[in-house]
Amino acid sequence: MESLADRAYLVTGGGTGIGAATALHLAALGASVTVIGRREEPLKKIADEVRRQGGDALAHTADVRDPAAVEAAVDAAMDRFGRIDGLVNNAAGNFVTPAEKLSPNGWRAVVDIVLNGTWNCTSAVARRMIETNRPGSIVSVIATYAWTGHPGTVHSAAAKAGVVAMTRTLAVEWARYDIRLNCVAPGPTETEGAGSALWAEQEDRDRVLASVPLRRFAGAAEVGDLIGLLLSDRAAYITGTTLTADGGQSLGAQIYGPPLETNGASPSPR
Ligand SMILES: CCC/C=C/C(=O)SCCNC(=O)CCNC(=O)[C@H](O)C(C)(C)COP(=O)([O-])OP(=O)([O-])OC[C@H]1O[C@@H](n2cnc3c(N)ncnc32)[C@H](O)[C@@H]1OP(=O)([O-])[O-]
Ligand SMILES: NC(=O)C1=CN([C@@H]2O[C@H](COP(=O)(O)OP(=O)(O)OC[C@H]3O[C@@H](n4cnc5c(N)ncnc54)[C@H](OP(=O)(O)O)[C@@H]3O)[C@@H](O)[C@H]2O)C=CC1
Repeated sequence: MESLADRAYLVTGGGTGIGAATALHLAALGASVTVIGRREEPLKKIADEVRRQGGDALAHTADVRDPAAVEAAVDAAMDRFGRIDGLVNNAAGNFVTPAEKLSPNGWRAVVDIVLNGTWNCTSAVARRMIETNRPGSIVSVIATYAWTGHPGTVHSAAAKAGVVAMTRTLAVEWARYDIRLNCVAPGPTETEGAGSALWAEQEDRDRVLASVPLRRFAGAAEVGDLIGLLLSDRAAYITGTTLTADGGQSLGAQIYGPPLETNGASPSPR
């Protein structure tokens, strides 16, 4: 595992789920982290946990939809740590609804958080990297339905696809500044946010699990580990890509023939 000592990262939505696991992972590798979100309490909890483990963290409230609030958060991170080496665009909003019932405001809420929020944070952080003449790495968390689409989440799927296009565009445009941009596409990952938005009932969980060839949810920590890999110098030649970690879900389930026999192996939890 590569040390990230002396590095400083920002993680949006860093108070819960995948964002919190990522912040803790980066801190465990020696990095300083600024966690950003709307609610102060979960952010403080993660920052306190980082400090308890001997690291340094800043909790800063901001709604990623608000460019001025994002600027203030990035300034606070620069003031505190003197540098920014990377950003994790993890904040998201989601709910399942038939597209024909989605209100203009429901569409706007999700697209604003996922697409505009990612742009607000990406542009604010990249400008600091360019001004201070430092290389950087930006990782955005998307979902595989960015390319497959998914009924019931038209707002999120469209916004995540926009994030992929943004990532590919900027990977080429900002390569001259040595700023790398990549995406991670996790499959169903055990978090409170996704659990309540997408698989609240046992039958929903069962249906989700049946769609994953590896037959388990991802752990937030294993997704955080992959985000850490893309941020680190081990990925120094990787830019403009999406790393998919979905247990095979986006490849599709068996359709033809009777169900294949298993040998009774059960998934190992992460
Ligand atoms: C593989 C899976 C991939 C997983 C991906 C993930 O992202 S998991 C991560 C999951 N984590 C999270 O999602 C965590 C963060 N999530 C959130 O903050 C909220 O869920 C949010 C996205 C609605 C934004 O909140 P906000 O305070 O900015 O907005 P607000 O409350 O004011 O609502 C705005 C509009 O949306 C409407 N609306 C809302 N719900 C529903 C619904 N179920 N049905 C229909 N409509 C709904 C609401 O009625 C209103 O429209 P209206 O009535 O004015 O026309
Ligand atoms: N869990 C899963 O199965 C999958 C998740 N993903 C992606 O992973 C990422 C993390 O999801 P997950 O950890 O599951 O979900 P969570 O709901 O736990 O995380 C979402 C985080 O985003 C923050 N957030 C939401 N809206 C805003 C906003 N407007 N401004 C700032 N922060 C905001 C929330 O904090 P607060 O409410 O305090 O602002 C929360 O900490 C998301 O991008 C999601 O789309 C992708 C595929 C699968």
